[in-house]
Amino acid sequence: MFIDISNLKKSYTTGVVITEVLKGIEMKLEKGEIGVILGPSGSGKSTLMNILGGIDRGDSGSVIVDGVEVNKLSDNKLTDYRRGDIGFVFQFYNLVPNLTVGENIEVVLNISKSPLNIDEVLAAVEMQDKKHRFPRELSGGEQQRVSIARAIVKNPKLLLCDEPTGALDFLTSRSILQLLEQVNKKYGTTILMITHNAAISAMANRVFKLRSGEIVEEVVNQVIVPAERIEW
Ligand SMILES: Nc1ncnc2c1ncn2[C@@H]1O[C@H](COP(=O)(O)OP(=O)(O)OP(=O)(O)O)[C@@H](O)[C@H]1O
Repeated sequence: MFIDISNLKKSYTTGVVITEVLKGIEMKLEKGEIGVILGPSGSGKSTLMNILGGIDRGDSGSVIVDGVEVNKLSDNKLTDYRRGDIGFVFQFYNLVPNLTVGENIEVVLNISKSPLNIDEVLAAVEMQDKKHRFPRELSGGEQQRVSIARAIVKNPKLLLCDEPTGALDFLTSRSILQLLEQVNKKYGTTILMITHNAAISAMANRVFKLRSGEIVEEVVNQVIVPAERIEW
């Protein structure tokens, strides 16, 4: 099992108030699969993803990714894991404004274990003609393509996407979902995606429904709908 999370708990303490955000999460995903986490605002989706990506740590339980117990790594090893093994895509792209498309992708290469070729990745996201443009000269959908290129040039084991289409219109969203599907097929990258949009779950192998820090339902899709046929 590529991702194997067992009894993961996490609380935040603010002053004297303790909020239990994850209450014993169980989650499994095979290598090369697409997983979708669905859940209302505040249900713990980003917290779960941050722990999986090595941005945050769980309080107890185990988080195993590709045989590595992430929760038990030293700080240095956790940083290596986050930089080397994980690609992140966020709702608001997070590109560096004064770097070109090519440079935004290049900055990641130094910290990668086995990077892919920039031009190959730019072609994969259909942005090869815009390599010398700045982020402000691109549409939202194009900026998201660049942020996906930046995430995959690292050749990550796991691509974590937090509301990747949250800021985009329907058609642009669908083209971004198609791109994620192509990345999954072409590079065999395991993808875990957070969304509010239940329609997107049709393209996933497994869907995890999160409510108040618990997985209340897991659906294994027998039929996977290609992103180009998803509508909302
Ligand atoms: N650093 C923190 N300190 C204190 N509380 C936090 C912290 N991070 C998250 N929380 C709380 O944990 C809960 C879950 O937050 P989280 O961001 O994981 O939810 P989410 O499902 O991703 O929500 P959204 O869809 O709105 O992004 C929320 O109640 C939030 O206020």
